[in-house]
Amino acid sequence: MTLITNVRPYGEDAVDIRITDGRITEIGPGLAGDDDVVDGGGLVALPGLVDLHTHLREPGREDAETVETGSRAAALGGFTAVHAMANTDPVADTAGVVEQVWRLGQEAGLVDVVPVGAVTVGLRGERLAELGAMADSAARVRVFSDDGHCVADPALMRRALEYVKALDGVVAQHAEEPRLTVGAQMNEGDRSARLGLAGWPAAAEEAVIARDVLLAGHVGARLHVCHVSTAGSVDILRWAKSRGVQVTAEVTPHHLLLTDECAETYDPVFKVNPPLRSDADVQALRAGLADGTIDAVATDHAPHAVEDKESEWASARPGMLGLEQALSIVVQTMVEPGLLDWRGVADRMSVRPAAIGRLAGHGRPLAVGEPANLLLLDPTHRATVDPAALASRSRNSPYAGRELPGRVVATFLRGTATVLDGKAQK
Ligand SMILES: NC(=O)N[C@@H](CC(=O)O)C(=O)O
Repeated sequence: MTLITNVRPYGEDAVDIRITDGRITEIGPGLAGDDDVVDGGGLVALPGLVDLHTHLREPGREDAETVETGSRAAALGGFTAVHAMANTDPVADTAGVVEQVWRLGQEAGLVDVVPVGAVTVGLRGERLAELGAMADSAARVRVFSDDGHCVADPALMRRALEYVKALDGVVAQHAEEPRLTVGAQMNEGDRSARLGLAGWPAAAEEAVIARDVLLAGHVGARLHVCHVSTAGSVDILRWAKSRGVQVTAEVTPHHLLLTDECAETYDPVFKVNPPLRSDADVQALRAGLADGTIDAVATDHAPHAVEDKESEWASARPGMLGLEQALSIVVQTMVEPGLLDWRGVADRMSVRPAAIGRLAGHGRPLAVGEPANLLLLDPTHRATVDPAALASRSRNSPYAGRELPGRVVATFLRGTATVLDGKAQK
């Protein structure tokens, strides 16, 4: 048995939490007993975070990340479950590959690794992958995504929605009309013109979201929109939700904080898909997350090897690290300005992502009888991000040198500490 003393669930009154056999068995002030005691030191306790969008790169690019190193980064960020994106090599488009990723996650034992299955064979957007076989596999896939690529063909997207409906699954769409983003390098606007970098127009994202909410409404299936990045996308989602479409959406930490001004440096660490947008977009994304139009924060943690990232802007791969700083960014952009309270953070980073992924045992309240998946946060601690100190195998953090608030002091996965004193336990 473990006793965590003096913690503040959701930032509220201090209590002790007893954990027995992986579950919370008692919550209250002044608990006693001969348990292993963890001094909570008045920290904020939140349910373990759930990421809907993590690139773990295994199989295929173990030089950039592995299931184990990515799991460690996730645990240090306060996560107890992460969805592993399908754009690996080979692509996770069969029961065999998703079971391999799932098994590697179990072996690492730091977070629950939940594989995402590809929508189409090889992410090629031509024919549907074995969605049913992946759903029925040991990996129990419920989220299907060609992320990195858009399911651009509307007839294929419609069929994917019909299939996932029968599986109680969801299509997580990377909304990017490919004909509008050929060669695109950054947000399209005055700045891209001035910097001489080809533009990625907001309309390329918004057109696909508009199309897909109509398709999802027509089919009566669940649609999830990955990494929403524009104010117009938030408006379309708000309209679709008001009409009862079963659509959910995520925003990344980097789109909540950074703008396309970062491209002025020509430092490819700021190159990402979809691109960093304008300040007005950032404000609309924060407002959309605050009012629930955007359901979840998802990291889009995209580790890249040095040779893929440290080149001139146009030839660098898009993507940035996210797992280890996600909660800090949400503290800075949402909690400190008063846009979300701690229950709101738990909702957007744990409850709703778990519900979207149909994940049992995660996203549960901190309450007696629930699985002991939780994190302890020091919200006032401030530290400067040093990429060399990250657990990820890659170094492409856009937050390098930035001082950020919030330190994850401990993470517990079914009652076992995966992080203590800010250090991974394996
Ligand atoms: N989000 C990114 O910038 N990169 C993603 C894939 C992608 O969406 O291009 C990656 O896998 O690296």
